[in-house]
Amino acid sequence: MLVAVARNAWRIYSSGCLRGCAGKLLALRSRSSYRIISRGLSHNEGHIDHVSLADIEVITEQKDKKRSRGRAEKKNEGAKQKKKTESLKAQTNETNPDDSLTGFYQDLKDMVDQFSNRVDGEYVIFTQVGSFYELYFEQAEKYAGILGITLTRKQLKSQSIPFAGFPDYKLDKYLRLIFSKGLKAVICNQRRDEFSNVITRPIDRIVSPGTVVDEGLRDYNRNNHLLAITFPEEPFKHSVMEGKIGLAWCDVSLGTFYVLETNFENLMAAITRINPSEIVVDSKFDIEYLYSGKWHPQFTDLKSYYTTRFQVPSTKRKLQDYASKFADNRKLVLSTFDLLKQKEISASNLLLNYIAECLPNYSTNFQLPTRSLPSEVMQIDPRAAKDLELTETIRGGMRVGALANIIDRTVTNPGARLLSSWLLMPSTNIKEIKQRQHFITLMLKFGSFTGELIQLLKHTADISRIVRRIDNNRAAFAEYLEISSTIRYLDNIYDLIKERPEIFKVFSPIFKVFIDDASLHKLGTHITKTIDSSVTLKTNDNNNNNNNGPRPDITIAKTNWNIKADASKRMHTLRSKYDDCLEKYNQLLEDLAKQLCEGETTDLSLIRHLKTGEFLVNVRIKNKKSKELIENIKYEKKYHTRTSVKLQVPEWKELGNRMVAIENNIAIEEMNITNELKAKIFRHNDSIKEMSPIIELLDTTQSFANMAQEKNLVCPIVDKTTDFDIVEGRHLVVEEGLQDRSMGVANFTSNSCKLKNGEAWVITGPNMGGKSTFLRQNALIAILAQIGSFVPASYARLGIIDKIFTRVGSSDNIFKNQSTFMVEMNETAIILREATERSLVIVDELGRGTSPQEGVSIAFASLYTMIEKNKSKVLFATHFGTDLKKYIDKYPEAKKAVEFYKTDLEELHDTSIPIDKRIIFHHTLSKGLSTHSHALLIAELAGFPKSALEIARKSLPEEMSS
Ligand SMILES: Nc1ncnc2c1ncn2[C@@H]1O[C@H](COP(=O)(O)OP(=O)(O)OP(=O)(O)O)[C@@H](O)[C@H]1O
Repeated sequence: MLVAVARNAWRIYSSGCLRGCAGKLLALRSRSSYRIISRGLSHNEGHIDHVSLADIEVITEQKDKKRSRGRAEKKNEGAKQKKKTESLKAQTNETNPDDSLTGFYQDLKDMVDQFSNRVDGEYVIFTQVGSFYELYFEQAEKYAGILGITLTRKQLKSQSIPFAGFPDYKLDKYLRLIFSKGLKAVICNQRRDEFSNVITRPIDRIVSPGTVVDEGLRDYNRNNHLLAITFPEEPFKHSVMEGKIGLAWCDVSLGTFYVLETNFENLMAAITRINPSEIVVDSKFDIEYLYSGKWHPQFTDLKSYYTTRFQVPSTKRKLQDYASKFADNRKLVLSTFDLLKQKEISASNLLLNYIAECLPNYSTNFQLPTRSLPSEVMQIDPRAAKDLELTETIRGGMRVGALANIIDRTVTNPGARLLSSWLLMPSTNIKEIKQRQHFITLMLKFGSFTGELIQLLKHTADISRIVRRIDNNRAAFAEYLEISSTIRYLDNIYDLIKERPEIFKVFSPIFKVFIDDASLHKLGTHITKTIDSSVTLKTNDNNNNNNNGPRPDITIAKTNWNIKADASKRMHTLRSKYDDCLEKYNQLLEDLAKQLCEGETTDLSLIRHLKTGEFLVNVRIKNKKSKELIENIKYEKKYHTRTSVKLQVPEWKELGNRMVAIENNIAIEEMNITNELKAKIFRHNDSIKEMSPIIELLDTTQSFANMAQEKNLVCPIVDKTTDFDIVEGRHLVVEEGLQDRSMGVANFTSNSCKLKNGEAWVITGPNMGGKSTFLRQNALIAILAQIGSFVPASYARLGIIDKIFTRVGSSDNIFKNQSTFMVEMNETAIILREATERSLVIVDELGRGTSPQEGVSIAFASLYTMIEKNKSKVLFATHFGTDLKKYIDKYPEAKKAVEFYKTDLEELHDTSIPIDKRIIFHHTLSKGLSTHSHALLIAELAGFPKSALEIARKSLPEEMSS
């Protein structure tokens, strides 16, 4: 019997609850004052899975050495005395630094020391002990507070050490916390060697946002790109940005792999497109200097990315050494490598070395490196992506409320991923855009087809993800079946498109490889013939390859198998034998039941005792009569518990042994068949991968079609001109927000915009008048048009835009070390340097951060340069319209190129009406210049104190107070 204190309650565990020997009981009992938590024996029958398992092991080791009872008792006496002294020591924290650690704790200490000396990041070591993850030594002291877990001390033989821990099922939660602080986690999972029974805790993986393989942390609706960047040697020597930069990025859970050689000018735009979760650079490169913005200010934006300064190991491998990660055909891989540019090779090498260090036990096979083409996409720098809230909101970084979220009607993970990556890289290829528009038009025309298509798409699986999971032995058997069902559903979709010639003509080319691939279809049939369709979705996740858990009870009379009986000859024979046994089993149960009058007097079951492995008949005693009836049965041994009797019956012993032997053989055969199936799947990897692009494209297109219908969008005309003509344009996100607020009554005011290159619209109007909304809506319409979507307007004709620039106040906060005005100037300088006649520039107030006169002159100079030198299309919102106009009027060429528009506000004169009803915003844009910002009214609306308002009113110049 074990007595332990669990929080404030006394709990009593019987020895049967524990997996081990008496030594463990002794250890726990001797620690009865220790806090011992059980997660409930009902869930975890068979063992106590608590932090104190480490203690148990220690004590068990000691126990093994000193087996004699007498000596153990003696030791206990001594230990009691020692413990007293040590607990005193621990209380006063007077640990002798010379106290040497042994075994488990010494290994832990070494690991903590090893990682605390690293310069490339901060590592938090999570060591799995039982079903807890624990932190020790200075790590526990440093991170317990950050993680919000209790810091305590563990009393060892010679000293007490700090430690903290949490249950392993909460790992995802703590990893998220770790990432949010810019830290990394080193996961050391415990492994028990099957033969020697020795437990070790090697590093299983080093987890950071880009190397996450934990399903719970992964959003499969988005790519999780890990990006390695290699820079030119000594780039900071000159002030000019020179030299080539290598980029290599991948998604470790999906096996995608891309490369690109670029330069400093295009680096930020490339990073926005890739949208990495983590950036890796060689620790030798001075990335801090680049981030500081001292060399060139635009790189300060990089600060917002999670960055790893990777200390490339001396054992660094060459790219060729990783060839097997890409395909079995080494020749093919090496010839692909030969096509890579020098910097692409170095970046790929850095990336693969980093992955090898972080995921030593994870099989990461990639598709052959693909180069993405920068000339074919619209450039959006990270700031513009943020300002326009493409994938997340400015405030809070939420996905809800961002454009990506509003337009997403996809029903599959691959579709959602494609949509969000398109959003960050709108195409500049007119042919490509028109083709996407054509797909949408067809889907809109054949609404019932689209409806059926959506239903079929919903049944398809995220194939790339499943293949990775199979590769890493994480997939459930049901996931194998998803491959074959996806093949079936794609066949159904193909049949569906065949029914309509117009659709067939357009969509059939994307099915070509899939339909012609007979071997892929054979594979699908083979999977269905192999895996039992009744398998559950139980996955191998979160066990972290841990084979230290309770050994599973041996199932008796098993009826559910993962592999079908006909999957192999041997399996067929084994299953027939097992079925015979099952028959005998049922017969035996029936005979015994007859003898015991089961039902009336007893409950009966055939079991295998978990601890001893004996085959027993378990008879639950209901009444006196059942006790008498038991004596009718011939048994070899009898065990009594309070409520039942367990009998060793020869027939059951023999049958049970036989059943277990067959079960074992079936398990081995299942494993062999599964391995063969895995090998077959990998042989067809290329064909399997062909399915994802079909799903992606169809799903993204149906999503666009759906949104076009729901939001009343039009197909924009996209051409080679530099025109920008939008009639009755809307801002989808603001519109949706207004609909939510007004319970379904849309009251967004649409506005038109017509610009050519070298022209600008200056927008003035009251605060809250809708200036920023108008500016952003036009940029968003351009982006939507170039990703191939329809747009929120009644008409749109757009010349292809190469770059979108934004200068909006809201991103000021990402620059930690620069003043507001410095930030404004940096951003404007980039625009003036890089904008072209195909660019769209959005400026929401410029020159506010300095004296009004100088501010306006800078605003004018910027605007003038943008239209006259850069020849871009400019939308410029300002509260200093009157002053700006004075400057513009001085320059005839500027006067010709700039139009003034305004929004308005009306104030009802009845002051008895509450302020929010008294102010009416007219968001319709009209030609002209607004001279009044109505700032005081807005302040009143915001709840400004009356007295302060009065002061403000009195201090206004006379001409403004009317
Ligand atoms: N076209 C519109 N139709 C309906 N409501 C609109 C429209 N434009 C803006 N709004 C509403 O007005 C709010 C304020 O708009 P916005 O931020 O664009 O104003 P602003 O003129 O830029 O203000 P400020 O000068 O204070 O920055 C929006 O959040 C939205 O609720």
